[in-house]
This record gives sequence, structure tokens and C-alpha cells, in this order.
Amino acid sequence: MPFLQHLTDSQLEQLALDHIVPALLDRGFFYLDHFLGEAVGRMVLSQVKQIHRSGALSAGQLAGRGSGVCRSHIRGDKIAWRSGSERGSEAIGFLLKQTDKLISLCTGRLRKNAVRERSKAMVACYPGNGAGYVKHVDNPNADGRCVTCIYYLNKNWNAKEHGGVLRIFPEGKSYVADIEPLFDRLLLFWSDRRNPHEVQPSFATRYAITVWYFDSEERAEAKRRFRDSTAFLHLSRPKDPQKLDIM
Ligand SMILES: Cc1cc(NC(=O)CCC(=O)O)nc(C)c1Br
Ligand SMILES: [Fe+3]
Repeated sequence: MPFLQHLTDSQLEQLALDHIVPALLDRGFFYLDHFLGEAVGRMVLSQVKQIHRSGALSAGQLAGRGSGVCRSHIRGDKIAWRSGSERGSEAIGFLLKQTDKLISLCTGRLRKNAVRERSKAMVACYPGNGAGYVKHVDNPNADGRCVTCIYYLNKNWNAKEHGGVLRIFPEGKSYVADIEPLFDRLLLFWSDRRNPHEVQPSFATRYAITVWYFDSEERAEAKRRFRDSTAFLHLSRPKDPQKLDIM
């Protein structure tokens, strides 16, 4: 499916160097509207709606907490992971190609380590039952994620009526940033403790696609640490003969 190129490569480069890099270095976050343009944005939205209609979205895991408090008040989103090469996700694939270009243009100038990897796209939907996402940091413990990239898909969103604002509390700053999840809006921010954020209760269906970009060094180190810690588990786990029989 040939996609009309909304932003040319040179426009992406100009956006990266003149706007995104300075903003990330100065404030730690940046968002822009009209990232893909109306036509391609609508294609992404229709593919996300189809994923939702098909029942492929499932309740997001609860990181850590969950006991006692009602799950929807911690995380109310339903999610599905997409590489963008699945049939019916071609437009999501195009979005990822564009964000990959943008991030690779930025990170050479942002940090000592290269950004060569990323997660799959996480398609998320808040059903509009007043659920949101409590204040949290995406990467509090150096798991490798360095930039969070969120593409919003909500047409005619009115925060006064629908809520669903993403509020970032930039570390050490005296202000908060309220970002409405508007259609064809792209938001980028450092994934670590510099950007605690929350999704305020949403009263209309709220779609977003999130992808996390990894700092290769930090990711490799996190994998080493994880391997070392679980290696201990393998050594210590008692053999369970019954289990082996029925495996
Ligand atoms: C799965 C997961 C989702 C999110 N999403 C948001 O913070 C909401 C952003 C928005 O929709 O505006 N964050 C973490 C740390 C994990 Br894990
Ligand atoms: Fe988050």
C-alpha cells in the first residue's frame, strides 16, 4: 500500500534538528501536530479501530501494584502489540517507519549511545469509563528504554468534556505539561525519571500508539543484569521429577 509521504525526509530532518533535539535537551519532551497528515492518520485510526473491534485488545498488565486497588484506577487501558507488518497493520508500519527515521535523526545529537532498537508498537485504548493511568515513570530502573514516543488518534477530543489529558511532571521543574491526546499528534519524551506522567480519567474512547526506543548500551547492560539474576534462579530451582514426566 503506497503511502503518500506527508513529511519529506528533509522536512523530518529539519523537524528533528531544529525542534525536537533542542526541546528534548531543554525541557525533556516535545509534541507536534499533523505528523502523518489527515489521510494517513485516518488509515492508522481505522486500523486501530479494527483491532479494537476484533477483540484483540487485552487489559494491560499491572506493573507492581494491583492488590486492593481496583485495576481500572491504576491502569484502565486495553492493549495489543503490533510489529506493523501484520495484515491490517500496514499504516501502523508506516507510522513506525516515520518515527524510526525521526528518532535516528535525533539521537546522534542527543546522547553518547546510539539508539538502534525499539519495542513493537503498543496499541492502547482507554474505554472511556473514567479509567486513566496513575502517575508513573516508564523506565525508573535503567531497563534500556530512553525515549517514549506516543502517537495519538482522537478526533474532536475535548479535554473539558472527555478528560484523558496526559500530564507530565517534568522533574525539578515548577510547571506541569498537559497534553491532549489529539488526532495525528506525536509526543516524544525521555522515558526515565525525568518525566513522571499520568493519564487523567477518560470519558470517551481514547486511542494511542506507543513505541519505546532503546539506548543500546543501557539495554545490553539491563539484559546482562537480568541474565545474572535469573541465572541464580536456574541454579537454585529444585528438580521436580513429576513435573518433568507430564511436561
Ligand atoms: C504499558 C504502559 C503504558 C504507558 N502509558 C502511559 O503512560 C500513557 C500515555 C498516554 O496514553 O498518554 N506507560 C507505561 C509505563 C507502560 Br509499562
Ligand atoms: Fe507511561
